[in-house]
Order: sequence, then structure tokens, then C-alpha cells
Amino acid sequence: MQEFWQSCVHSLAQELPPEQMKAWVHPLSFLSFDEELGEVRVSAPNAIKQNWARTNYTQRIQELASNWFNRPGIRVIFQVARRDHHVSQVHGPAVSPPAGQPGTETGSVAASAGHTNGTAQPLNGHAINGASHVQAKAATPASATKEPVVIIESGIQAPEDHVYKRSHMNANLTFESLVIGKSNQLANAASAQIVENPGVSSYNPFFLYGSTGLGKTHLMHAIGNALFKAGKVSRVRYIHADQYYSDMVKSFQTNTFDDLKRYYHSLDLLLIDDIQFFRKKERTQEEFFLLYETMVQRGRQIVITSDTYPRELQDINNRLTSRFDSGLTVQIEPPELEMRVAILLRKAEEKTAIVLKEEAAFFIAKHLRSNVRELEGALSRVSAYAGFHGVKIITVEFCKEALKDLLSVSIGQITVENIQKTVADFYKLKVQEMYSKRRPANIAMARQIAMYLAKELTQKSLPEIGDSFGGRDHTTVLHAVRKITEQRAKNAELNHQLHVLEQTLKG
Ligand SMILES: Nc1ncnc2c1ncn2[C@@H]1O[C@H](COP(=O)(O)OP(=O)(O)OP(=O)(O)O)[C@@H](O)[C@H]1O
Repeated sequence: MQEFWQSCVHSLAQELPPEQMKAWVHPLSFLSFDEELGEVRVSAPNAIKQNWARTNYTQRIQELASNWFNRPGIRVIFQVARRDHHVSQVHGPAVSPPAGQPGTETGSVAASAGHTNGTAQPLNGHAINGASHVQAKAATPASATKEPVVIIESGIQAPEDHVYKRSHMNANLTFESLVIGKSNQLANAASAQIVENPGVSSYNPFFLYGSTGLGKTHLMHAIGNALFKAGKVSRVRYIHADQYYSDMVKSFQTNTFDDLKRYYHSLDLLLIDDIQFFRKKERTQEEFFLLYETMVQRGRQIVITSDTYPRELQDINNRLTSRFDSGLTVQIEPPELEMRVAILLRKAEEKTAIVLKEEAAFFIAKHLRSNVRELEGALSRVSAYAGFHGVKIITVEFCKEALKDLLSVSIGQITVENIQKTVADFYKLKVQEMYSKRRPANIAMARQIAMYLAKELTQKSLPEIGDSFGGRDHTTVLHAVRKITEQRAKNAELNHQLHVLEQTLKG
């Protein structure tokens, strides 16, 4: 059996960059092959590596296993190694941890994805490279497919002890319950590095930013939970920035400020959410600055979330924003279509009693584009509506009916004219420039941005969009869409401008 794994690792090494092999494949070890069940079990040293392997390598390992064992439909199960697993067990019989132990698997969801071609190494404290694809097909509910399935580990049990309770973390927000796609892959890879080595200066603080409902809070809790579970931290605190401010005010009123300060300065890990809420709160910023300096100097990890990147934070002292920028800053982007479908299918299976057909998930995902919270809202609505009508299997028709109000707003609201006017105002141009043939660089760029937004935010086809821009050909629109998509991925400033435009248009 061990030869199978050696051959498998050898094949992966031909396809993946060496950094990725080192970071993600070599830490895995082969546990067993169960002939009767057609199951390969692979162990990962921790939940993050398990999650990464499951998302990125399942499909490929399944193919390799099917070839090696000469039978189709082999299932690959990644499980977290128990502390007493040793490499010698690789040769032994199937190992399954007892129910309720870390690594126990419950429920099943197909969540395999295509090959990944990125790396996940921190680059001098500022960037993490990586790219992979989440395939919609891969997230089909197990019940609806003959494809091999991957078993998902359940969320962690909230530890009962008061130390965990004092952290204010949510035990359900873990890496296991997070769907990974292009839009959060960098953030996820960076988080994995932090869990591996918390407090290292190149990613302290870890600054996560992006617009609302994209999973920043979820990821922050996942880091906290993983570190707590691994026993790397014990004094942890999750807090919303607004609550931090209120606690400070209260402590001044009740003369307990010194206690509060002592408490925060003794933390191993601070998770502070929505830091933009410190806006104009100067005394809070001052205290936070001192806390920040103490923690970073002692190598204690700080994770911060915000709706924008550090330099763009309004009314926050430069001293603080420059510190925020000194660690690792990573953006979470809105999920792409495939990822939205995967999230809907996963959440429908895990959290509702309905069976969401893939076409129905696709339908919802196509119409609701901006964030995951919105998707969750739509799913709850569909699920409630289904319960009310005694329906279990959810089709496109049923979704149309259940989400009638929601979708009419999302479909009808944004028009190409609206986009042209908003973009022209934003770049201080006349709206006529959107249809004109003039080509100075600033006008051409704004026009391409408007075309890109028209494709993103309306249901219009490329020729229809071309018509609205002074009768331009559909290939011109396609070129604009591709160019802006590419530049958006590379240029943080442009990306930010696009976020502002999108938020403005969506009201
Ligand atoms: N990739 C994902 N996979 C699974 N669930 C997700 C994912 N991203 C977000 N969610 C879920 O979407 C909801 C909103 O996420 P979260 O609260 O973390 O967003 P946020 O970016 O912190 O938003 P805000 O800025 O408004 O606080 C949560 O229920 C979260 O679990």
C-alpha cells in the first residue's frame, strides 16, 4: 500500500510547484486502503492542512487511486492525525478515530476541487501566492451523485471550560465550515501560516479586509479556534471594535480601567473585528496603540478585520494605520459564481432539511452576487418557504417563487445607463464620454470600467452592452471585461475603486 502513496506523491510532484509540495503534500501521510469500502484514508497533521488537501487534492488523488487499484469511484478521506499517530501506522490497518475525538468524521458533502497551481508561502510579510478552482460540480450533494464523496469533519465541540468561554469565540466558525474558492484562497492560506506559527512579525498583525458578509469574521474565528484547539494559545479574546470602545468607556465610568488594560495586555491572541469603528475615537485608538505595541513586541498574534485596507481607513491615526500595514494585509473578494454555488449546496446540505438541486443553486448564485450573508438569507427563505409548503426537493421554479421579491430587486435595479452615469460622476467625466469615440487614456479606461460593471451587474449580453456604449462591437466589450478583470486582480487601487462603484450602484 505504501507504494501507492509513494507513486501518488511522485505524480503530484510532477504537477505542483515544490513549495506547494513542501507546505501541503509532504505533511500528509497515507493511512489505509479499505478494499471492501473502496476508501483511501490519508492523515493530515491539522485541520487546516486537512481542509486544504480536501479542497485541492481530492479529485487528483481519487484519479490516481482509481488507476492504481484499478477500480472506479474510490473515496478519499482526509482526517486529522490523532496525537498518537506515528508514521509507522502508515503500514497498519485502517485507522479511524473514535467518535467525538478530533478527526472524527460526520456527514458527507462532495467538495472536491480541481488541481491547484498556486503556492502558499508568505512573501516577506506582505503577500501570499496561490490560485485554485472550486468547481460547482464538485459540490453536488452526495445523495444526488455517483461521484466519489469526501467526508467533512464536523465543527469543533465548544470546549466547556471557562477559558474558552471568556474568549467570546464562536465554536462553529472553523476552517472546516468554510468553503474555499479563488476569492478567499489567499486569506485562507495566510491563515494557515498563522496557525502554524502565530506571532511571527511578518504576519503580525494579520489584517483582513473586504466588503461586508464575505467571511472575514468567520476566518478570524477559525484562526482562533484552530490555535486554541492546537493548544498554542489560551488567553484569547474576540471582540468587535465597537464593543472594545464601549468596554473602555464603561471601565472609565466604573474606575476599572487598569483591570481592563491588564486583561488585554495579558492576551496571547486578540481578534478584533471591524476596526473601522475606531473612527474618531481618539482615546480608544491611543489605548489600542499601546496594546498593539505590547502584543507585537511579545510575539502575541493580533488579527484585525476591516472594510478597507489600512491606508484607506478614515479618521484613524496614521501611527496606527502604518502599524496595521506592517504585518500581512490580505483581501477577501466577493465569491465567484462557482464558489457561490458551492457555498449554497454545502449550506443547504449541512444546515437545512431541503435538497437543493444544483440548477436551483446555480439560479440563486447567478442572481445574488455580492456576498455570502445574502446567499445565506436567500437559502433560509427558500428553506422556510419549502417547510411551509411541505416541499423537500428544491427546483429552479420553486426558487423563483420563493425569492420573487428579492430577485426582482436584484435583477431590475441596476441599468447600463445607471452604471454609465455613476462611473462618469466618479471619474468626473461627462456621461456623453461613455458613448463617444474619444480615446484619451482616462476616458477609455473609465469606459472600460463601465462596460465591465455592466457585464457584472446586469443581465445584458455583450452585444447589448456594446450597443449602449455608442454602438461598439461585442469584442470591444469582451476586451474591456477581460482587461479590467486582470487589472483588478493586480492593482489594489483599481480594485478599491471598483468596490466603491459596486457598493454605490447596489445602494
Ligand atoms: N467561504 C465561506 N464559506 C462558508 N460560509 C461563509 C463563507 N464566507 C462567509 N460565510 C458565512 O457568511 C456569513 C457572513 O460572514 P462573516 O460574518 O464572516 O462576514 P464579514 O466579512 O465579517 O462581514 P461584516 O464585514 O459585515 O462583519 C457567516 O454566516 C459566514 O459563516
